[in-house]
Amino acid sequence: MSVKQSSAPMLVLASSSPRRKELISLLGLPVQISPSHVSEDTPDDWSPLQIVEGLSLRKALAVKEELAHSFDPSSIIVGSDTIVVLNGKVMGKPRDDEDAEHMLQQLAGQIHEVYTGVSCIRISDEKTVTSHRITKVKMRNLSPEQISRYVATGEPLDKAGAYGIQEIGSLLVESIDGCYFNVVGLPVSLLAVQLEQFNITIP
Ligand SMILES: Cc1cn([C@H]2C[C@H](O)[C@@H](COP(=O)(O)OP(=O)(O)OP(=O)(O)O)O2)c(=O)[nH]c1=O
Repeated sequence: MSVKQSSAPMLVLASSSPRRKELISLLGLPVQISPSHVSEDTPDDWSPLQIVEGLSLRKALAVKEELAHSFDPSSIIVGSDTIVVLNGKVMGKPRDDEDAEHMLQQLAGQIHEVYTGVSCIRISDEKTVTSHRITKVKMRNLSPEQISRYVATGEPLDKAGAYGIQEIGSLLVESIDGCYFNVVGLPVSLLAVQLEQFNITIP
């Protein structure tokens, strides 16, 4: 893939998510991974939009503050955060299997929204761009036994809303309206639009 820049800047992905690592590679830019270790606690009165934008920024800022000196100043740090929202109720990653079952019982047969926030910070001048995307997901009706069997796969524990659309969780999803990659945790076309603000055009 060609990128309209003489030397492509490095992207620093502030994430421990293997899905985000795989998705960011689609941009064809050099990438380094540098997980952030921030609290994901947010004030009770934050909206879903404030949560995902605020946490994506918190993740990117934490890496900038800790490690900016280790990267070329032209590098851009990318942070991201994903939540599931059912009728205004926010679901992050489940605490344990019981919590996962509870989340899936609520989501089964319903339409929910997946919000992902993405923040980019350029190290040299701290130019920052933050935005988010929303995808609607309709989940199938599921029996308690189906939910228990899915939770027993271990797949839900590191995923918002206790399912992974890109894995066995694909079998739980009836339809989606919006960006698939947003559900998986990194809306790559939104990131490409954000990078245009740093004069990086892809493709
Ligand atoms: C709904 C859904 C979420 N997810 C994942 C995306 C995110 O990785 C995760 C939500 O947790 P996040 O806190 O957004 O991310 P993370 O803890 O995995 O990684 P990091 O903070 O280090 O970047 O849920 C899926 O993989 N598939 C899905 O279908």
